[in-house]
Amino acid sequence: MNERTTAELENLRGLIDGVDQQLIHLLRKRLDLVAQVGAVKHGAGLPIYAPQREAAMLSKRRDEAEKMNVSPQLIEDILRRLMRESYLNEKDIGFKQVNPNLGHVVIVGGSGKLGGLFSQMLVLSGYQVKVIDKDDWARADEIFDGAGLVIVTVPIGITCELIKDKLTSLPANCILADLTSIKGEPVEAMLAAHSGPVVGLHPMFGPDVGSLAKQVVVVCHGRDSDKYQWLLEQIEIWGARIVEAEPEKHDKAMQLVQAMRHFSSFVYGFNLYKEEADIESLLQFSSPIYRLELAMVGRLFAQSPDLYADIIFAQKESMQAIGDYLDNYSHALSLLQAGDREAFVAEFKEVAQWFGDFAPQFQRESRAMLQSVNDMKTG
Ligand SMILES: C=C(O[C@@H]1C=C(C(=O)O)C=C[C@H]1O)C(=O)O
Repeated sequence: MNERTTAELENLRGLIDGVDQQLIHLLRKRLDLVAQVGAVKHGAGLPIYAPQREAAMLSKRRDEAEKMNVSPQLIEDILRRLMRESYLNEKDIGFKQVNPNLGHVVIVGGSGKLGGLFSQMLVLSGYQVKVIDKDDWARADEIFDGAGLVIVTVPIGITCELIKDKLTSLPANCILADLTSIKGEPVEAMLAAHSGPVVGLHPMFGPDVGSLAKQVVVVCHGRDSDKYQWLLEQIEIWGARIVEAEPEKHDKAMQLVQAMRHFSSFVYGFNLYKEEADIESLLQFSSPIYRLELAMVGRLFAQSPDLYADIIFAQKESMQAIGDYLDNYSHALSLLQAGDREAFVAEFKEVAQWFGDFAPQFQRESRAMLQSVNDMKTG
């Protein structure tokens, strides 16, 4: 680079730094305004997440951006990221308490991560929360006395037994709920153990979400839904969407959404290990989609094996789904072994047709994800 180029670059880079610094000031200003909106909403008992406002705002900003020759997608990406930051803000203010007259809440297994998250959300909403864990059962009578809501969140393998053995003499009007990732048997066990209101919940997210905004909680109704309607409203105030489901339908979906998904991730990792793959060099050669795939597989092994074993072993029926996968894998492999490219292409088309409009939709969604994976690269 000659001197002139260096000087020109330096000058321009100085101006860019200035613009970026202004951006920080603007961000600070936006965060302060969002905090004020948060306080107004908290006072009025409204959830922070306002999808209609977001849609209207995004649409206007996209139009304005386009007029100024700024990519609409760029402003949308930035605003969506900023809005994610806004949801976190709510954790500092707390949430409206929908049912101030409830007695205290007991979380059975509250020192678990998901139990901890629910405990935190309930406390932020003004409820008194007590936790009961393995070593506290000697004090159970005292802990449950006067409880308005009991939430069971212990490993799946011991959930039903615990409900049957330990939760048969709760206060009559107390709501009994669970957060287990299967719903059929736990809801049945709760209905058998307790004659008051019963509801099965399945939060479709892990404990590491920063906020519940836009997350899904599946609800399987048990008994006396009018008595726990407030709890569903409370969860919606936290920003989550309630999706009602029959326990059987939910459990069937989980065979694919959870058992199969995690099992195939496990095998993928197991296979890398057996092949003695060199992750470092794979990463060097990785395309964005491969990096994303490795991230999704690798994150499994940063977590508790028991958690995944629980999910995978939860339903006998998952074995069938996983076995079918193996059959389909073998079939596809046989096409490859036979060198039958034509049959492979024909089946590819058949599957593509079956995916229908979802295929292009998933392509669009993954494009954004792949771009952010690429943004994360530093070297
Ligand atoms: C700040 C608000 O709350 C949330 C955050 C928004 C934002 O960061 O712009 C927009 C809508 C809401 O989801 C609001 O309602 O205006």
